[in-house]
Amino acid sequence: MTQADEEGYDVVVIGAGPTGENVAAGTARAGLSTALVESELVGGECSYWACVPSKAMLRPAAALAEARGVRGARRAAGGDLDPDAVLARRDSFVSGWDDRGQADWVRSAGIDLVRGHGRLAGERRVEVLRGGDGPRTLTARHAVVLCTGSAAAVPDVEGLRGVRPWTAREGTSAGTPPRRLAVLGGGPVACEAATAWSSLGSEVTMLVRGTGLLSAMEPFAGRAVEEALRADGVRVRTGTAVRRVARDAATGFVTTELDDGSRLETEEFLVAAGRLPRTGALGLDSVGLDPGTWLEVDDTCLVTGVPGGWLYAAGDLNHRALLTHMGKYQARACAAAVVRRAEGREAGPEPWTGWTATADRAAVPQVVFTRPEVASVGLTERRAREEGLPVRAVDCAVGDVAGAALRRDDYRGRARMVVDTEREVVVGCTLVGPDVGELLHAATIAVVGEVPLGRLRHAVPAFPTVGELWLRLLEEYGT
Ligand SMILES: Cc1cc2nc3c(=O)[nH]c(=O)nc-3n(C[C@H](O)[C@H](O)[C@H](O)COP(=O)(O)OP(=O)(O)OC[C@H]3O[C@@H](n4cnc5c(N)ncnc54)[C@H](O)[C@@H]3O)c2cc1C
Ligand SMILES: NC(=O)c1ccc[n+]([C@@H]2O[C@H](COP(=O)([O-])OP(=O)(O)OC[C@H]3O[C@@H](n4cnc5c(N)ncnc54)[C@H](O)[C@@H]3O)[C@@H](O)[C@H]2O)c1
Repeated sequence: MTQADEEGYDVVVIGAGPTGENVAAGTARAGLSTALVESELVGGECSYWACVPSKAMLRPAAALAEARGVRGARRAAGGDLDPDAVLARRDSFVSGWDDRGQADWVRSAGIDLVRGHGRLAGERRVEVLRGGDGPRTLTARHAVVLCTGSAAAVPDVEGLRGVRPWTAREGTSAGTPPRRLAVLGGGPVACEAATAWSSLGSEVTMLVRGTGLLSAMEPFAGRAVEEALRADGVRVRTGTAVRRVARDAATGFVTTELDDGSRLETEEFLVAAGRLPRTGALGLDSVGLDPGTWLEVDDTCLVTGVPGGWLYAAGDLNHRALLTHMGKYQARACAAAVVRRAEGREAGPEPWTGWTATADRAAVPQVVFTRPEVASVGLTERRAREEGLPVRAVDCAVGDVAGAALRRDDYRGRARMVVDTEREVVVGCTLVGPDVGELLHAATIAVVGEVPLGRLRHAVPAFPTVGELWLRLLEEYGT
């Protein structure tokens, strides 16, 4: 291929998940010519095999539980979930795994969509492999932005790969609930999958190597989710390791042998043991980086260790916060940095600017859509202490708040606010209870805004809403 065959753009983005789409939209909106390279479906993991289908699968059981928790409505909500209808509704949210709608949106945003596998081919050059068609080479005047996301990690357990385990992909796209399902892991993917599939009739056994679920969060969150899963009939086996796994050729069943010698037989085995970066076949070696590693970036998402200031990485693959909303936040910062630098303006690392993803380090909000939901932002009490902050944690029972009791007769929940006692600001908050995800943004604003507690007491929650939990927390702290 000669130089003349190369197509020049201002910006080339590889990976059209939520992060890549938002980077490309930001640079195109600013008038920079932008190519967006995608090898599978435009919209990425989030739209087709992660956030969207999993939440679509979880919502019907949550709606039913809500109605059943209210006397007067309970009898009307006495029927069973309809698994076929639940899965059909999920399928409509993923458009039957057809990305034409999102691809049309990309084009309408003035972005050139290039289908194929993108990989770096030296400085500012991206080669796109396109199956039967010949490769295309794209060059970038200002920036190449890598947004290729992550894929499920499959641990090195004897026999595991051979049983063709489900990963989150199958766990969010399977068409029929397996009668019995083993789930390896105790993080958000495992907890949400166990909640969803058990609500659809699967007999679920969770295999957790740690002492509890959701171990990155406040301990009471994992305990509440575990208790609820058990009450729903899920078997939660903590402190366990899988010795080997095998699928019987005749029955098709998977036998799992645990370290205590016990065995488990299931139709399917879901691996939810974390993620790996999709950087293995990305040509990183052509620019002096190690293939298959997470990419280290600064707060503008510029990859460290690559001279010339042209290579960026945003979203899951920089391992800062593996969440869609944080990938999109990084995308906005990254696009702004690229645009400023293209215009010859400074885009320094100072915090809280439009081109720095400062919240990655200070205030990452997350909602785990189990029943009860778990919502958190900022630091847990333990993390805050590990970071040497002088903190005090105060708790309240959310069910005691009038708005919660009115909302559901069976409302049970707990909230924790972690306060930096020197600055008297909230550095972390965790909420557990039905629908608490909708309450999280107030906490995020308190943490990001570093609102002094003395001022926070003037933020009056409306009566009778669940948001009155803030009054209880502030009273408990003694402001
Ligand atoms: C089951 C599950 C549920 C989740 N639920 C939530 C949730 O409720 N909320 C939340 O915030 N987060 C959730 N997450 C996390 C969320 O899915 C990710 O953080 C998010 O998808 C990351 O976005 P991304 O754009 O960085 O990567 P991705 O969404 O993974 O997109 C990357 C894109 O790059 C493409 N690509 C990869 N390599 C190449 C290449 N060489 N050339 C061209 N294209 C390439 C891929 O095909 C893909 O389309 C969940 C994750 C899982 C597994
Ligand atoms: N609602 C949400 O926000 C949501 C939902 C799902 C996923 N996600 C994000 O997606 C990412 C992936 O989630 P995840 O739950 O897969 O990862 P995770 O890293 O949060 O949890 C992985 C779990 O697997 C276990 N594990 C790891 N290796 C193991 C091994 N060899 N043997 C046994 N157990 C092992 C860990 O102990 C842990 O319990 C996370 O960053 C998560 O935040 C978010």
